[in-house]
Amino acid sequence: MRYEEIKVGDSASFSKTISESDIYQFAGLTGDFNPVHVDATYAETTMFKERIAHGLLTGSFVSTVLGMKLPGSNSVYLSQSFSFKAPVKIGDTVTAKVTVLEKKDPKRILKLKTEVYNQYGSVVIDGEAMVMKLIK
Ligand SMILES: C[C@@H](O)CC(=O)SCCNC(=O)CCNC(=O)[C@H](O)C(C)(C)COP(=O)(O)OP(=O)(O)OC[C@H]1O[C@@H](n2cnc3c(N)ncnc32)[C@H](O)[C@@H]1OP(=O)(O)O
Repeated sequence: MRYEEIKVGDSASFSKTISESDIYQFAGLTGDFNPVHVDATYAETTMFKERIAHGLLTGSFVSTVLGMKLPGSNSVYLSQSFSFKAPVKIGDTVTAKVTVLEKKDPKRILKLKTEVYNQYGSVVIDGEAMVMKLIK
């Protein structure tokens, strides 16, 4: 999508069902083996009662939308805020949604609302991103 074609209010999304394998692969990739993610016996003793996904695993689907859909290829992250509102558990289906809040010409910078919902429509992450489109 060309920068000029993008309008305030445009949105795009990406959905993914979180598997046990996704959580273990993310732990292996990042080295974050926090027991709340990978130790079912420990996780039962927490307020969540079962293992939960890493916050940044769930948040990574915002990057998927930004890089693949809106603003799409040739975009680079400038900043991202995340507020983790509710846990994501194995088998949950999350949807990352990105909405254009503001365009800052002429540097082709976009301010975007970034939210992730679960299958019940509850927000699990909210935040904002600033992204620059490298090519017109
Ligand atoms: C580092 C990694 O290995 C770990 C992870 O990735 S964990 C995965 C990502 N995180 C989560 O999945 C947690 C999601 N959030 C929740 O489940 C809930 O927010 C909560 C259970 C942690 C808290 O919910 P609740 O008990 O309802 O919270 P309260 O509204 O009563 O607030 C308690 C105090 O915490 C403050 N707070 C709550 N949420 C946030 C937030 N997102 N950011 C900043 N602060 C938050 C809240 O203000 C309360 O503080 P206060 O001083 O008592 O007012």
